[in-house]
Order: sequence, then C-alpha cells, then structure tokens
Amino acid sequence: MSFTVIAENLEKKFIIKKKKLFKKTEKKELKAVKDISFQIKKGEIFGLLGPNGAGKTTTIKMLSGLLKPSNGKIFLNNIDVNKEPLKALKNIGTVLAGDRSVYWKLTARENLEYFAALYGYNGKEGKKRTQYILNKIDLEDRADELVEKYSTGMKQKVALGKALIPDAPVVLLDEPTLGLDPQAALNLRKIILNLKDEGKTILLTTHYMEEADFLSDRIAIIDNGEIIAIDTPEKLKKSLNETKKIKFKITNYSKKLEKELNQIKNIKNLMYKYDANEEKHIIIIHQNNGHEIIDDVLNILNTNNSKILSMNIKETTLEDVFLNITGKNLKN
Ligand SMILES: Nc1ncnc2c1ncn2[C@@H]1O[C@H](COP(=O)(O)OP(=O)(O)OP(=O)(O)O)[C@@H](O)[C@H]1O
Repeated sequence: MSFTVIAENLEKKFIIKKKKLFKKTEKKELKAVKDISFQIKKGEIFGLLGPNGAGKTTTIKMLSGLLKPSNGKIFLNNIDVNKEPLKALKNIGTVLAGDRSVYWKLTARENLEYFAALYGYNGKEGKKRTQYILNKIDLEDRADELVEKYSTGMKQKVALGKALIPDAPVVLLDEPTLGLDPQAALNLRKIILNLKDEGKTILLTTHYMEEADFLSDRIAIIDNGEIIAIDTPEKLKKSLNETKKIKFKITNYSKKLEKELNQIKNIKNLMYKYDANEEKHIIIIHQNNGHEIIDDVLNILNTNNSKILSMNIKETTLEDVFLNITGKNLKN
C-alpha cells in the first residue's frame, strides 16, 4: 500500500511564558501534539476531528512546513520533509482557518493570476490556470469584484483557489467551513468532494462531526493532542453498537426522577436538557446492548407524574463515539 501522507510519532511542544506579579516569568511546557501517527492513502479524504484546542491546527501546520515538529517524521509522496523540505512541500497546497493571505483590494481573478505568476505560470498560462481554478471553485460569475466585497464563503473559496494553483497532489484544509452559513458550507463541501474525484489526497480538520462524517473516507478523532480513535466513520459508529440512544420528551423532571432513572440496571449514560422554546424536558438515554429499558423508564416516569410527549430512537453519531471515549461532548 502506498501512502501519500505519512505522519510518524509526531510531537509538538510549545514553551508558554506566564507573567506573575512581582515574580519572575514562569516557563511551562505545553504538549499540543503528543506522539501521533497516521497514514493517508492516495485519493482519500482524511478527517481530523476534535474539539477546540485538540491540536488539529498544530498538526496541519507541521504537515505544511509552517511549524517544525519537536519529534517525529513526515513523508509527503515518500519524501522526508525533514531531509528535503522544498521538494516534499511542493506536494501540498494548504488553506489555514480564517486564511487572510489573499489581497482584499484585488479581485479574485487578479489574486489568482498574481499567485499563478508566483508559481511560474506566466502570461497566457497564468490566465488559463486562473480561469480553470475559478471554474473549480465556482466563482467565475463574481471573479472580477474586489475580494473585500465578498462574503466569508467567497473569501474562503479564493483562499482555496490559491492553494490549488500549484496543482499539488495533497490539499490540507484547516476548518474549511468555519464561520460559513449552511449553504456556503454545503457549496464548499461539494467542491472538496470534486477535488477527491480528481484524485487529490485531502486532509481536513474540523470540529463539526457532521462535516467529518459526510466528507471523510477515514477519520482520526483527536483530543488533548492524542489520536483516540481512527477508522472509517461507519466503523467508528458501529464500534458503539453496544448502546442504543433513546430520546424522550417529557412533561416533568426532577432530581428524584433523574436518580431513579440512573438506578435502572442497563442504562449506560443519561443526559438531560431543557428545551426552553418548546418548554419541554428532554432526556437522552444510552441503553446497553440487548437490554430493553423502555418498560422501566415508563414505570418510573409514571410514578413521578411525568408524561411522555414523544420518544425516538436516535442513530449513533460521531459525537456519541467521542462522548463514549472521552466522557465529554465534542462541542464543549
Ligand atoms: N504558537 C503557540 N504557542 C503556544 N501554544 C500554542 C501555540 N499554538 C497552539 N498552541 C496551543 O496548542 C494547543 C492546540 O492548539 P491547536 O490550535 O492546534 O488546536 P485545534 O485543535 O486546532 O483547536 P482550534 O480549532 O481551537 O484552533 C492549544 O492548547 C493551543 O493553545
């Protein structure tokens, strides 16, 4: 099996300086990325999914040569980044989260023609390459307006267009849909899928589990600088087969009710929230495999004068996978 991207035992330490009143500045070491390894196959979309501060951006910055790893190795198209950085880094195009590297006082076309020239596409070649990219990022109609007038989604497209100019086989995308409205996010996801169809190898980071699930062939879930699970979205979700998630909307809720529900033998996990819009109490119960708990729940609700308004059994999501491994929510 040949891999286009290989990360071996990558580690990144930062030295944090803390100023203390009347005391010397304290230095502390922070391990943002701790000994992570993964391989990405040619033509694969590989998602790095994790909460804020998990180490996703730091990983992408190491892969793109913007940060030097404290330890570990990176191979891009079998070239060791440490040994031959210039040759290796020719294989990637990177878009960092909130990319500000395009010129807002130029149009998208002017920006792309400028970057095309930097990559050695001159005159007609540059114009041709720009036109090709504008088509790819679906921005032809508005290509001759100033970037400063664009929406966040359009600016993100220009940043992606810039990363595509050199036609590198690997594209690194850090939080590509961050801050975009749902329609713009959907458009960008379609563009990313088209890139995969063209044979590009893509690594994207995201903290949106739906995005990781929708786009990725394989996902590495990262938390606290460590990869805690790595597989296809389907297999990650299947690995949770032992629990079924049942959501109840109910009329009354109390600490006594919660305590009694938690005493049901085969409840693995119980979450409660109040829906202020609908003025309803919601409980979500993870039930251990093969042990029906619905009868027990109904009895307890009954004795606590709480009526069921609705009930549904929920599909497992990557959020559940994350919760199951770490005991916390991905969104927090
Ligand atoms: N240059 C730096 N100096 C010191 N600490 C840093 C630096 N860059 C990142 N960190 C720290 O490393 C950890 C990982 O940050 P990173 O940006 O990689 O996370 P992330 O998963 O991309 O999250 P987010 O989506 O919030 O950016 C955080 O604790 C962050 O504060």
